[in-house]
Amino acid sequence: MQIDYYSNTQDGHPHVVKDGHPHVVKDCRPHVSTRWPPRDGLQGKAVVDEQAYREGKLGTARPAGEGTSELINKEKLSQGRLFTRSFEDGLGFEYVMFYNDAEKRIVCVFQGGPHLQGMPGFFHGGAIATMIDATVGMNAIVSGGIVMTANLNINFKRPIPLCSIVLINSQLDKIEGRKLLVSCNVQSVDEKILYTEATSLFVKLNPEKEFDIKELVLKSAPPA
Ligand SMILES: CCCCCCCCCCCCCC(=O)SCCNC(=O)CCNC(=O)[C@H](O)C(C)(C)COP(=O)(O)OP(=O)(O)OC[C@H]1O[C@@H](n2cnc3c(N)ncnc32)[C@H](O)[C@@H]1OP(=O)(O)O
Repeated sequence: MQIDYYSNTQDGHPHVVKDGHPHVVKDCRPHVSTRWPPRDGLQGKAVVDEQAYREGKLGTARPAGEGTSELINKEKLSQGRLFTRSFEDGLGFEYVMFYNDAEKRIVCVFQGGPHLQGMPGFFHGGAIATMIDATVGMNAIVSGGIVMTANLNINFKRPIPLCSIVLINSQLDKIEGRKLLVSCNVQSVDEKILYTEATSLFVKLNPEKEFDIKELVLKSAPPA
């Protein structure tokens, strides 16, 4: 995709302009809200036990009612934010994604802010990995439903200058049962520089284990 230019609109989010028009295949950014989980849930499918989440029971090492951890966790969980949307405007992750349903691919236009610095003048590799995970993850979610990253392999080929705009081109390669294989590359806007390549495996959450996430959170919480 050839981008003419990129702009920040009044809502502070990036938009791509091509041929003088905002270029939108389908903006698949349902997570513009910084609240997590989103109020309306994930297209009607619950990822976590929302009631338990609201009651602050997720993340507690003990059943609610035992000790003070319940209150602390309630407060902390109410501050939950989507990582990539938790920076002040312009300082962290600024991006928009365009989803092509027929081709099962996503183009993400990403401009990281100065707070994503690693080596002076360049993006931190973890920030790049985060945006890659968010993009291939969204590709897997819109293609297959509720999934989690099982594996992510990244080849960092060139450092990415801080605050530059890059394209993340993601493609669903294969679905094998519950497994979705998604690959992507990160390129300069003129597509002349290949910065990064990645492959990933996403696994659809087993419907028989619908509270897997809750169990995982409970197990991984530090002792109260
Ligand atoms: C719409 C609003 C959206 C808002 C949200 C926006 C978010 C933006 C997007 C952000 C996105 C961010 C997303 C994030 O950051 S997600 C956060 C990072 N990921 C995790 O924390 C996941 C932790 N892992 C797990 O929970 C489990 O292991 C999962 C759920 C992944 C699988 O456990 P489960 O018990 O369900 O499955 P299974 O063990 O029966 O395995 C099933 C099959 O998979 C194969 N397998 C499994 N693991 C691996 C592996 N590592 N390499 C190769 N293969 C692997 C396995 O061999 C088997 O294959 P087969 O024998 O059937 O052939």
